[in-house]
Amino acid sequence: MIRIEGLHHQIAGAEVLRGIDLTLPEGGVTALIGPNGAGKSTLLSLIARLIRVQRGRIEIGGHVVGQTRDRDLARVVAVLAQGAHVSARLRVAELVGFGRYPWHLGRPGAADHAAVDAALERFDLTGLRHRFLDELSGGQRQRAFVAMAFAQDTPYLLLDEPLNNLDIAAARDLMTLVRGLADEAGRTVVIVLHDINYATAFADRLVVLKQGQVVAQGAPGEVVSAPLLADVFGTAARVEQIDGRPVVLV
Ligand SMILES: Nc1ncnc2c1ncn2[C@@H]1O[C@H](COP(=O)(O)OP(=O)(O)OP(=O)(O)O)[C@@H](O)[C@H]1O
Repeated sequence: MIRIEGLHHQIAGAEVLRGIDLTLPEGGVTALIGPNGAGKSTLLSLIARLIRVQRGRIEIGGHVVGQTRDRDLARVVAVLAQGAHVSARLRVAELVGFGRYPWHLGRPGAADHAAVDAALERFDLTGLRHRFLDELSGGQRQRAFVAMAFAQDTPYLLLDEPLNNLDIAAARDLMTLVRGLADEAGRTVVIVLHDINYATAFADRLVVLKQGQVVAQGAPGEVVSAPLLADVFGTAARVEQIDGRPVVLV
């Protein structure tokens, strides 16, 4: 479970998060949605202890962020930050191998190699394991980054907009794999998504942020509506029900 209480955050004097209280149950996929600048990445970065908690409390899997050693938290939560960059002259298997660091602390053993092989297999990267990252398509590269986070073997996975720049096939493939992480591998996934239709199609629950506050949360069918889009995004998009779920017509 992720439990967030009274979370406030300021950047350069501006209040970016304004009193977040949020409980996310174990398992499943939760999508954070909301307009640009709403605070989604900041919230994810705070949960992932990439930035320091200023005010409030975050607990993840029973560990309080800020009071737990980094190396212990690294076995609980893996994060793929927005626009993650590493050296292009890195091979796929080496990148995925980075995910094992919290377990082997620099001395990988047989279990780590097996975990890397399993991650490559799950993300359909086995045949590409010796390729350099700059020899991959955007979709393959994103799969490699998510595979690295998966290889970290943590119960919680935080992914910040992994669909950026992906075409429809690559985006659907990646979201299907992410869905599998929850359904088959039992991981709890929190993912920032800009495309609401991907969020409603693949997430179990949505958390909607606007100006640093949670303004709605629940199952996609309970949350996504034309009035919500008008209020949160300031746009008059239509919402239709197709196959029992809301679809935003753009
Ligand atoms: N390093 C920074 N310096 C100054 N302001 C920042 C910094 N990082 C974030 N902000 C501001 O904090 C607010 C929240 O940003 P954040 O990236 O968390 O929003 P977001 O919902 O993830 O947005 P997006 O959808 O555009 O990625 C924005 O107003 C942003 O300009």
